[in-house]
Amino acid sequence: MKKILLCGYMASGKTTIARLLGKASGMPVLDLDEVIEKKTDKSVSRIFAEDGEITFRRLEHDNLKALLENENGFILSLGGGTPCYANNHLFLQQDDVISVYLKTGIDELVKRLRQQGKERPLLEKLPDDELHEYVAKHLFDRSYYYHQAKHVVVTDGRSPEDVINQIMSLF
Ligand SMILES: Nc1ncnc2c1ncn2[C@@H]1O[C@H](COP(=O)(O)OP(=O)(O)OP(=O)(O)O)[C@@H](O)[C@H]1O
Ligand SMILES: O=C(O)C1=C[C@@H](O)[C@@H](O)[C@H](O)C1
Ligand SMILES: [Mg+2]
Repeated sequence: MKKILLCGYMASGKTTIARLLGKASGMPVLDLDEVIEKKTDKSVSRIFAEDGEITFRRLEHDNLKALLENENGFILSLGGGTPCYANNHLFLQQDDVISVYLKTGIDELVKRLRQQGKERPLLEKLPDDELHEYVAKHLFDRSYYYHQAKHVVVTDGRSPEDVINQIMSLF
């Protein structure tokens, strides 16, 4: 059974697309941030604040590894940084994995991040006028890891339905 991993920057659409793919395919949907929150009974923001980012990155790696070893047939939205730490990008290349990078441009990401205003530990202390520059640099740093996914699907200027139809054609 397939293991579908969705990666991409914060607000690229991982959670939205995973849920829609789950509805369309009937496969179970998991979100790595939520898996970690349930396991630790803490929000991601609290883990960052109380235990530090390194503890979060270790939890991220261990939980992803365990899911890939023990579960079968799922759609998993990764955290925004997951492929960029602890050699997690190698999981994207595993034989039993269909990995997709939801590629979204800087302007569109900044627009969605401003609209959503969700709790995001990496962005919370950032003044709004520095957001564009931060995302541009961060995406540049992370791009290598996101591109280790087997498939790249652009989301800019497209509806979520359009994006899921393209992903469904991959499996
Ligand atoms: N083509 C598209 N594909 C996916 N999302 C889209 C698209 N167009 C617009 N959106 C919007 O972009 C937002 C993406 O947010 P979502 O929470 O799914 O991203 P995420 O990658 O899971 O971010 P996070 O870092 O918070 O986990 C949603 O509000 C969604 O409606
Ligand atoms: O981009 C990131 O590094 C993060 C994205 C979120 O999904 C969370 O995993 C956490 O806030 C870190
Ligand atoms: Mg998400």
